[in-house]
Amino acid sequence: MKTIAVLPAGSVSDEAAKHLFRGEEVDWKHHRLISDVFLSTASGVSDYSIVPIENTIEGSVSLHMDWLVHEVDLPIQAEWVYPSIQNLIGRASELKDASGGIDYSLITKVVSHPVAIAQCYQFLRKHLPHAATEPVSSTAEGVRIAQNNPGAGLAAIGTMTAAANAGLDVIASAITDHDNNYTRFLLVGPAPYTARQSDSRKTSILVTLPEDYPGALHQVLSAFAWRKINLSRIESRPTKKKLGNYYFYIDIDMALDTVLLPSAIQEIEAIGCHVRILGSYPSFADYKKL
Ligand SMILES: O=C(O)C(=O)C[C@]1(C(=O)O)C=C[C@@H](O)C=C1
Repeated sequence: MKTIAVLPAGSVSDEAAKHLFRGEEVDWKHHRLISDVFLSTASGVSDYSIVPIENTIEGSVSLHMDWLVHEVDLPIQAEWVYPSIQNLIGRASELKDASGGIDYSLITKVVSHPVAIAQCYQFLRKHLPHAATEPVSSTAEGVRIAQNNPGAGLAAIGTMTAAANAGLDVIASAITDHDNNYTRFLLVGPAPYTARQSDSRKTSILVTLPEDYPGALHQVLSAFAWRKINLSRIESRPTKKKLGNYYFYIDIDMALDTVLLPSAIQEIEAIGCHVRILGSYPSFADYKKL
């Protein structure tokens, strides 16, 4: 049986994790903080950690990318995409207006993960412009806080699962700014993931450019371009060592053992770039086919 670290029960991560591992017996280790999710596998307690890395509306989750790159050395073993459906959660009985509808003015604060708050910006602007927002470590944690503070004017943004677990009501459902709101999750850990197969494989690398080398990024990209290797994502993040120094996180639509890719990487190293392989893994773009 695999031991797997993930954010708390009822979080979007937890739903996504249970989808990838459905039908399998898993010893779930739920952690309040994403740092503890990473450290559980880094310290050998868990076999894998599950990490949300990118979202349709909010883009990259920088904190999680930085943990992956700077704080741990855990290879990526799979990626999959899962819908993030957010709901406004609270106690309907505390929020009734005279005609039995919801009186949003009675909600004084909305608690949730900052990424979930950002996904619901238009809804909050329209219905709750007066309410404060408080970022917490996961959507499930926000629901837990709302559950533990009756009568405090609190509402949370989170999943239907979290609302049901906490015995709270869904005040408004599917409140994200766009319907097609998906999150890309990574499975990280020492052992390859083999339970499900995908025709599509990706390789993720981190490229640090040599200093004072004009056109270095152009040369990096051309090593892929002339071999007709498709890149699905390129993102710069600070190295944290010196202001203005960046590394490039690149997702390549190809397995590392495909003939062309090692030679492209060699070419990039030959111009003085440092390349770190973050993983070569199956990719599941359609959760319904997973
Ligand atoms: O808080 C959660 O439910 C999480 O799983 C975390 C997280 C994220 O970090 O992006 C994952 C997906 C959601 O869209 C919002 C938050």
